[in-house]
Amino acid sequence: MKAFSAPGKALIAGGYLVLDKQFASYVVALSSRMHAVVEGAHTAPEESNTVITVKSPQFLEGEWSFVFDHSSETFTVSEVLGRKNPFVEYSILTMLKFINPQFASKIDITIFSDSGYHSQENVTVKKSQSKQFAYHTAKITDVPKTGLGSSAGLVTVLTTALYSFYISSADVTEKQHLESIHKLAQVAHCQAQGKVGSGFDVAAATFGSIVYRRFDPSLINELKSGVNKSEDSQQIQDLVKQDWNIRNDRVALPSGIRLIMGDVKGGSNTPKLVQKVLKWRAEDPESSEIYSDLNTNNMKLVDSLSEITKAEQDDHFSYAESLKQIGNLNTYEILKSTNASIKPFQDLIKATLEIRKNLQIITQRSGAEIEPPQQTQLLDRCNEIKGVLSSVVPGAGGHDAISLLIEANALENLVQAKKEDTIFDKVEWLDLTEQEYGIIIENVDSYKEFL
Ligand SMILES: Nc1ncnc2c1ncn2[C@@H]1O[C@H](COP(=O)(O)OP(=O)(O)OP(=O)(O)O)[C@@H](O)[C@H]1O
Ligand SMILES: C[C@@](O)(CCOP(=O)(O)O)CC(=O)O
Repeated sequence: MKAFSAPGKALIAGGYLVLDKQFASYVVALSSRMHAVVEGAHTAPEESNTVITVKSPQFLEGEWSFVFDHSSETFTVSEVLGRKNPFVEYSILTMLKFINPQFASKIDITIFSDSGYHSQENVTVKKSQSKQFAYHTAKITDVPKTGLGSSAGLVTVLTTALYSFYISSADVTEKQHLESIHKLAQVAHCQAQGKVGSGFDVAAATFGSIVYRRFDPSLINELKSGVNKSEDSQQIQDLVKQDWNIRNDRVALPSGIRLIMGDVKGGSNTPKLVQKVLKWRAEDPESSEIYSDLNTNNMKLVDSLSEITKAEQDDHFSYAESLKQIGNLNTYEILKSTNASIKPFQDLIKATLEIRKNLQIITQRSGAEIEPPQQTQLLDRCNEIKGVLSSVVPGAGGHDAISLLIEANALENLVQAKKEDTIFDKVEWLDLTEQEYGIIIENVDSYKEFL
């Protein structure tokens, strides 16, 4: 038995631009993780079916069982309980094609999902010493999502579990294996979704917090069903060997800086927002200039974070002093300061404000509510709180969530602000922190009470 987990994400810079492979984005992996516990064995030589059962016990009817008949001429699986879960199905199918197993196996995988992914109404929480999971009374398709990328987390961790079963000697946290798992999970996720997105969510689930630049969509779009199994398998193996030329530079927030997510209990339809933005992008002659300015400031934000990290490495003492100062000032006051040591923090703030200005322009021109006026008001108000460095609408924006970078001790100021100002009535500060790593190997024992 082995166990793994993969994190959720927030795209704090690069929404929409990340769809285009000339632009990079900044993705933070979050502490809400998807977990998989896997156990399996090869079955008797006369057995011709591989049976892979995936249980997700926190949800009603959360069990899917797929049978792969080795004697069949194509890679097809049938679900025997009469249920659908395309993300589970394509994770299995992609791995079967990649491995082209010659022996039948029985594999049992149990999925556990941390509470950040789903709305926590009507749940019963079960706890062990080191883990806790929320049990819902509805099916996975009926529980409202929060936007952390549950399907990407699921596909990534399921792919990892299957990969480690079939290639049992692999240390899945090694670069070469992580890269293979990433490609297999991207293929499965795109095929299950029926579209090739930017893939930043699968990349963060695999690699953790990164500066990400996407792969060429044609890599996945050009996959075709071959005439036989060996052709299908060869195609996936070749694809995994190929260099996808993505950017996945590992990043971590500077010490003393925390990411805070605020759920605004709204909800937005990402595909509709994307549709409106792409239409505007194609029609407005000034859209290239706006994208270019947005990109310049996204990269300034990335640079300012590295500058802040460097400042800490250069001189711990004066860094601690700068942190203390910014913890006592709000965004606007930090901008006014003449103290040279806080310049990288000022650069971060300036870049964020420019990013927001461009997102507001796109909102007005495209009609896609990326940073609608209610969110502008809320973000501006956040910037008045001491210790807040930047506040943005992450990802596709809209009415899903806000994300803030703050001086780590300023969380209490946010909690206090929520008590004092009704603008924060709809905001819930979430208990999430940044995660440096994507896929990690977990201790199996910590799940035993839940199995
Ligand atoms: N814990 C889980 N167990 C089983 N299947 C899951 C689980 N979490 C997610 N899924 C699968 O992923 C689907 C949700 O994926 P969908 O693409 O609709 O949302 P998403 O983009 O991942 O959402 P969000 O980014 O808002 O978290 C579910 O319907 C289910 O098929
Ligand atoms: C708009 C887009 O760039 C970001 C969507 O982010 P999210 O699903 O809102 O976290 C789309 C994408 O990259 O898939």
